[in-house]
Amino acid sequence: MTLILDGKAHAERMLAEVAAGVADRIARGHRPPCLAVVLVGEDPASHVYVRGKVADCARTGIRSVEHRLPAETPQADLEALVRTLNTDPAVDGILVQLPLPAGLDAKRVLHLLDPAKDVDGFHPVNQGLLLEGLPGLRPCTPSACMSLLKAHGIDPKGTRAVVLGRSEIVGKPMALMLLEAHATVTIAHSRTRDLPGLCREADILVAAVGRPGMVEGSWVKPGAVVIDVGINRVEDVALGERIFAADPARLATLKAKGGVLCGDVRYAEAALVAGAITPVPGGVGLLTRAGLMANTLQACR
Ligand SMILES: Nc1nc(=O)c2c([nH]1)NC[C@@H]1CN(c3ccc(C(=O)N[C@@H](CCC(=O)O)C(=O)O)cc3)C=[N+]21
Ligand SMILES: [Mg+2]
Repeated sequence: MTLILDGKAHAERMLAEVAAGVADRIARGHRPPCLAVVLVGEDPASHVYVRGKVADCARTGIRSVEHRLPAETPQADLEALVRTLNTDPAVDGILVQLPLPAGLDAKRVLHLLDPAKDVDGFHPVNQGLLLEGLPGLRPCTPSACMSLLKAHGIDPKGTRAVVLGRSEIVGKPMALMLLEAHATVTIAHSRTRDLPGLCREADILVAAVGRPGMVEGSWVKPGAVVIDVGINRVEDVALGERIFAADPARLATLKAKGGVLCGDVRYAEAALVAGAITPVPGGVGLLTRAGLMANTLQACR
């Protein structure tokens, strides 16, 4: 029996907790927390994600203010907006939606953020606090994954954990959090030799590479906990035929609709072997949004 780690259900619990925290502040005479969302350009996926985040704000009683800028916005203008938001006492959290359009330097923008308003947890000060094991604003996706494990009574202590992917946003902070929870952690990436063999040693396998269906069922150790952070839209039918061989429903959706979402893990294959697994959609993505709401409340406090 494979346990499905239901991201939607856990996100609902996290959002309810944030909503209670917000209501409590308001009852004590404070204003609601306020999240500023900066969205540059017309990337359709970014618009979908931002819409979701704004909806979560509304649900939890957090005020959201959207700042939409054209794709041709000069770096200096974007930086000026961030400086204004940094000093605006009505703004508690600032989220600059990534990726930024070509020509804009995301690192320079993120380094400019006031670390106390950096609800993504991407600023070097917050990354450094995490490295030292100190409290701070922590990246939403890995902290939500840790919260999901905890909610299901899965304790990383003493386990072998493998994190696939070494991004600043997911892979590296995820590895640090698992280490903090006393797992023995390996970070694997595109240059890792014998990736399947390494993954087969993992009691906890986190996939965060952004390559649809890369992790095959045969890479999963029987009984392992599989956390799939990837959200990929597959439109190529030839690719779909390969990675959805064990997932006829998803392949049918791809053919009928011209595209389908899937994670970095071949869910249908991996679910037969794993002890617990997160689905995509309905897994980590929703938790990331809930984590952002929790961070905004924390930044406000
Ligand atoms: N500054 C910044 N912070 C981010 O946290 C950030 C970002 N930039 N850029 C893009 C990625 C991606 N991301 C997701 C958020 C929600 C879902 C989500 O809600 N997924 C749902 C629905 C998926 C869908 O329908 O597209 C699900 O998995 O069930 C997915 C992905 C946040 N990101
Ligand atoms: Mg990588």
